[in-house]
Amino acid sequence: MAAQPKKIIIDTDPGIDDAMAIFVALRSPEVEVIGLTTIYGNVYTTLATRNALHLLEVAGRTDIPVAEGSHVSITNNAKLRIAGFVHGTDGLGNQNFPPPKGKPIEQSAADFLIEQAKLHPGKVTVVALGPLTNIALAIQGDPAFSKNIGQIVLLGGAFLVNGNVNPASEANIFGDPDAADIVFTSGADVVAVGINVTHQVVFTDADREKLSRSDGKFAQYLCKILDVYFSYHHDAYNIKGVYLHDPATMLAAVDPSLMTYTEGVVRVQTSGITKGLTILYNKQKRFGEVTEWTDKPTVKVAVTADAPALVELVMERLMDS
Ligand SMILES: O=c1[nH]cnc2c1ncn2[C@@H]1O[C@H](CO)[C@@H](O)[C@H]1O
Repeated sequence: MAAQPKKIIIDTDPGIDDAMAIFVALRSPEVEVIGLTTIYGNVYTTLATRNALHLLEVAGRTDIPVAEGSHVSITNNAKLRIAGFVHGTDGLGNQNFPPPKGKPIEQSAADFLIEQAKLHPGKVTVVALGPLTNIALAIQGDPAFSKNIGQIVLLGGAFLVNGNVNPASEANIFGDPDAADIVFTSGADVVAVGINVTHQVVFTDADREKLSRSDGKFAQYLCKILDVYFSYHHDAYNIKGVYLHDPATMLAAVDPSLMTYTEGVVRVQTSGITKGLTILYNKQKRFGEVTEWTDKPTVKVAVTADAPALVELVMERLMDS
C-alpha cells in the first residue's frame, strides 16, 4: 500500500522562488499541502498573503487555507529588510496581477501552526521559506509545539560560507535572528538547508528555455515572472541562471535522500556586525568550559545536495500540465 502523503504547511514570503516551491509541492504526490502561512522577507507580510492567495488561485487550489503571519520581528521590530530588488516590488516579477478573490482565514499563522501540530501530532512538516518569526511565535505560544510538530525543514543560514545579505548573514536568518535562534534551540526536529547548499542548485538559462516550451500552466506562469529573478542573479552573482533556494528546500522535505546532512548545535548571532551569522558546533571538541552551545539540542544541517537530480525534479514537476 502506498504511504500516506506527508502533511506540510508552507511558511512563505512569495517571492519568485517561493512560487516555484509552492507549485513543486502542489505537483508532488508525496506531500499534501494543508496550509500556507505568510511572513515578510521578499515582500511585506500583507503582500505575502495576497501573493499566497493569488498563487493558489493560479493553481486552482483555493481549498488550501492561508493564515497571515507576523508583521514584525519576534522582538517587535517593525524595521524590516525587504528584498524587493530580488523579486520585483510586487514579489512576483512586477507583473501587477489582479488582486486575489480569496481571503486569509481568521486565525494567525502561529495559531494555525499550533492547532495543526496538535491535531496531527508528529505528522506535520513545516517547510519554512522566509524569516522564522511565525515558527518562533508558535514555539513560544505552546510549550508542546516543538514536540507536536513532526519536522521543521527551513531555508536559512550560510554554514561556513559567506551570506547573501552581507558576508556574515543569509537573508532569512538576518530577517529575524532572534526567532531563528529560538527555532534552532527549541528541541524540535529541525533540518536547515543553507545557501552553502542551495547555491549549488542552479536553474540555468537553458533550463528556463526548456521550461518555456512546456504548455503546462505552472511553466507558462513562471516564465512570465522569472525575468526579474534572472536579472538580479546576473547582476549580483554574474551567473546565467538562478539559485533554486526554495524549491531545493521543498524537495528536501519531499525526499530527504536528495541531500546529505550533518548534525550539531546551531546558535545565531543576534546583534553587531555579524548579526544573522549561523554557527554550527559539530561536537568534535569537548570544550573545557560551558559555552552557549553546551546542552542545547542538535539539529540537522544539509551539507551536500544532488543538484542535477534536484533541478531535474523541479523541471519535471513544473512542466507537468
Ligand atoms: O541577495 C539577496 N538578498 C536578499 N535576499 C535574497 C538574496 N538572494 C536571494 N534572496 C532571497 O532570500 C532567500 C535565500 O537567502 C531566498 O528566498 C531568496 O529569494
